[in-house]
Amino acid sequence: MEQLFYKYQATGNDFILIDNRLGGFPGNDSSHIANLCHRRFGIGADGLILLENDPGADFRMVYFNSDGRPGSMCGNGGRCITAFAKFLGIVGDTCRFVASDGLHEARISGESVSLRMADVGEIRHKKNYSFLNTGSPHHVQEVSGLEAYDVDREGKRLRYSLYGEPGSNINFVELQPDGVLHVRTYERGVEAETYSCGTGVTAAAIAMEAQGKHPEQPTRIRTRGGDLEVAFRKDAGAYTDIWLTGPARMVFKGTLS
Ligand SMILES: N[C@@H](CCC[C@H](N)C(=O)O)C(=O)O
Repeated sequence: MEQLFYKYQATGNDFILIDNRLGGFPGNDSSHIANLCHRRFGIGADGLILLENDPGADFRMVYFNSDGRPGSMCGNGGRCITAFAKFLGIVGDTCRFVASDGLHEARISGESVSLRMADVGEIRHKKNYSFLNTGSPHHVQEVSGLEAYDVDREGKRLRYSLYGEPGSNINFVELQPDGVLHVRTYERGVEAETYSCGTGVTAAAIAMEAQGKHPEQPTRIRTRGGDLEVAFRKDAGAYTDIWLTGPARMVFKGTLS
C-alpha cells in the first residue's frame, strides 16, 4: 500500500509528518527513518513525526530525530502536528495531544500555532550557562557576536564534553539592543545547528528570566528561520502556563516509494 507523507516547517525546523492512525509505519526501523530524513538520499528533514490515536486526547505525537532514533519533546514539531491534525480534519482550532513529556494543549490562528509546553521546575545555573528541561534537555549559554558564532563546532563540543552519550541540545543566546532574544541551537539527534528549536527557545527565554537578564514578557525570539514568542507565569520559582507561538505550515506532500 502506498504511504502518503507530508512535509511541514515551523521557523525552518522541518519535519516529515505521517498519519499513522491505522498503524503500519515501521517506527522501530531507525535506518529507514534516517534515510527518509536524509537531505541527499531522502525527503530531507530535521525529524519525522507520526500522528497516532490516543484514548485520552485528540491524538498522540511520536517524534524521531533525523538520526532515526526516538527523540524527546519537539516544540516546533508539536506546532506542526497541530496544523496537520487540523488539515486532516481531526481537530478544529484547538486541540489536546499526548507527546513524550505528557499532555499538551494547542491553539491555531491562521498560520500561527501556539503550543502549551510542560511546566519547568528545576534550573541548574553554572558559571557561564544554565541547564533545564522543557520537555527536552537544554543547555543555554550567552555569547557575544552570535551572528558569526561557530554553533556547529561549539555545540558539538559541549554536547559530548558536558553531557556524554545521553547528550543535550545546546543553545547560544544574545540579547539584542531592541529587546529581542537571538537564539541559535545545536540539536542533539540532528547533530548540527537547525534553523530553530521550539523547546530550545523556550529554555532560553526561561533561563534568561531566571537570571534577571530578560524579564520582558512575552519574550520575543529571533532564530535563523524566523520569529517566535514565549510567554509564561512564574509561581514560587516554578514556570507554568508556558506558551510557544509562531508560524507552522505545510510545504508539500508525496508518496513513499
Ligand atoms: N527541534 C525540536 C527539539 C527536538 C528534540 C531534540 N532534538 C532531542 O531529542 O533532544 C524542538 O523544536 O523542540
